[in-house]
Amino acid sequence: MKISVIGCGYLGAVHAAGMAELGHTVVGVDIDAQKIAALTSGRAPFFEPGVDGLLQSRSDRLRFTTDISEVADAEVHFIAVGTPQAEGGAAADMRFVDAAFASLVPHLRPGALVVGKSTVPVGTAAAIAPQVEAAGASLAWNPEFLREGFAVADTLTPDRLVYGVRAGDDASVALLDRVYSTTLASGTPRIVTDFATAELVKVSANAFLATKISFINAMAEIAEVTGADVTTLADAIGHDTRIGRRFLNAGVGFGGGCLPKDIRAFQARADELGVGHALEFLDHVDQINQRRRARVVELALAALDDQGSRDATVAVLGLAFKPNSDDVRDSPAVDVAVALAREGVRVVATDPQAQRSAARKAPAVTIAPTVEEAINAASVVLVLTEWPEYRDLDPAALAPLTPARVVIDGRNCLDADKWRAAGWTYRGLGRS
Ligand SMILES: NC(=O)C1=CN([C@@H]2O[C@H](COP(=O)(O)OP(=O)(O)OC[C@H]3O[C@@H](n4cnc5c(N)ncnc54)[C@H](O)[C@@H]3O)[C@@H](O)[C@H]2O)C=CC1
Ligand SMILES: O=C(O)[C@H]1O[C@H](OP(=O)(O)OP(=O)(O)OC[C@H]2O[C@@H](n3ccc(=O)[nH]c3=O)[C@H](O)[C@@H]2O)[C@H](O)[C@@H](O)[C@@H]1O
Repeated sequence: MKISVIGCGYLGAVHAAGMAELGHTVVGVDIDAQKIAALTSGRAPFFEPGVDGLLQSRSDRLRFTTDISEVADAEVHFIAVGTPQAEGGAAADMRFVDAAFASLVPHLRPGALVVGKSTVPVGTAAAIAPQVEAAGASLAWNPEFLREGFAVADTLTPDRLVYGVRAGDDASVALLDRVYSTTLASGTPRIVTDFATAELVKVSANAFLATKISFINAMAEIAEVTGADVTTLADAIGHDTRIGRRFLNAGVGFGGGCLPKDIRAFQARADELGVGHALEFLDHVDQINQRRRARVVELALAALDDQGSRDATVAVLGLAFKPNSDDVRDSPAVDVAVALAREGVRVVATDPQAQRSAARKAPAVTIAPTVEEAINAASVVLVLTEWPEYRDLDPAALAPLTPARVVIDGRNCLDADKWRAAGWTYRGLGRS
């Protein structure tokens, strides 16, 4: 099948490559000429394991362009443009979605299917459908659940597929089934529903995940004043299969281009719909999350005060919002580093992949190419992204680099006993 993907960022580029891997002929469109040039040369403009391999191995049926008219012969068009938090507000900024539809509609051929993938406020598809239908085409909403760092696997073998369509629009369902025939053949569950439910499935899934993380971080706050250990608590409650252990890792909290902005946009939309009270709890979820960042800053400053001076260096290991990504959008690590720099502390940070993106975002932070250079002579070491290489650090080998030997484990990812045995003062979050 001929497919187009409009918007080739973290989601769209992986989706385009994934669709080519599933056997389709794909054209990816973006307004950013630099991204298109990188993708055309077989390189994703961001770090995501496995994507470059797909871009290169499927180049025979995958191309990228800035010219929207090149999508005209596609049967199915995916919309994957950004829906960031609007500046100065909580709602989603829908300008990119509106512009993408406006540029696509004149090129639609009758019978084509436009499929929204972007995460949008409930009600968006119903509002947009008439302009698509006026061109003799149909609209479906097929939200995406991929995780950065696992984007390729999540695209090729998702946990589920959700199709939001007009009541009785069997033709669109059949087209989507053809798009995902390989995925469906491997037994992936598929839910066919209306536009509103499909849109809500996406934001409620992210709201649930954010709530789960903030729940355990709230327990961490309690653990901190009671001497309890939140990690043991998470293990213990996680054994209950109704609760589950996943997404119960307490630490500096959630960040990224999705969970934070999605819970805020969801609340803003509920307000518009006159049911803001239903999602008031998400405000607390957000506040708990923000408090964890402030807590790490507080712990770092307290550790400096213990050593008698704030005229010192803090080393930050990890800048990406999660491992296996170079994404620093709303990254807790970057936020903490910037907050410390604002307090007059010299912050030297490193990350295996996010050094460049973080340097652009946080010029007040000095970027070091290696862990050793970041830690050298630092009074406090913060671990803020649980990269495997940081989990596996040898505390004994690092100890001579820093006379103070204080480590604050913002992701509870280090082996506390091993660090203490090597002479470090270890401090986790929510751990005695
Ligand atoms: N990043 C992720 O892991 C996931 C993202 N999503 C959702 O997918 C959407 C996209 O997110 P990301 O890929 O992370 O954003 P992104 O910012 O990385 O990519 C968006 C892309 O759209 C392009 N664009 C903007 N206007 C355009 C237009 N009129 N025509 C063509 N291209 C245009 C931008 O240049 C950019 O490359 C958002 O709604 C997000 O919430 C959903 C699931 C996972
Ligand atoms: O809508 C989206 O864009 C995506 O948002 C999240 O995916 P992602 O942002 O890639 O990353 P997650 O693995 O969800 O992690 C989000 C944040 O929560 C943090 N986290 C995660 C798990 C945990 O136990 N504790 C915790 O603090 C991570 O460090 C990270 O900062 C969802 O997991 C995806 O299903 C969704 O498609």
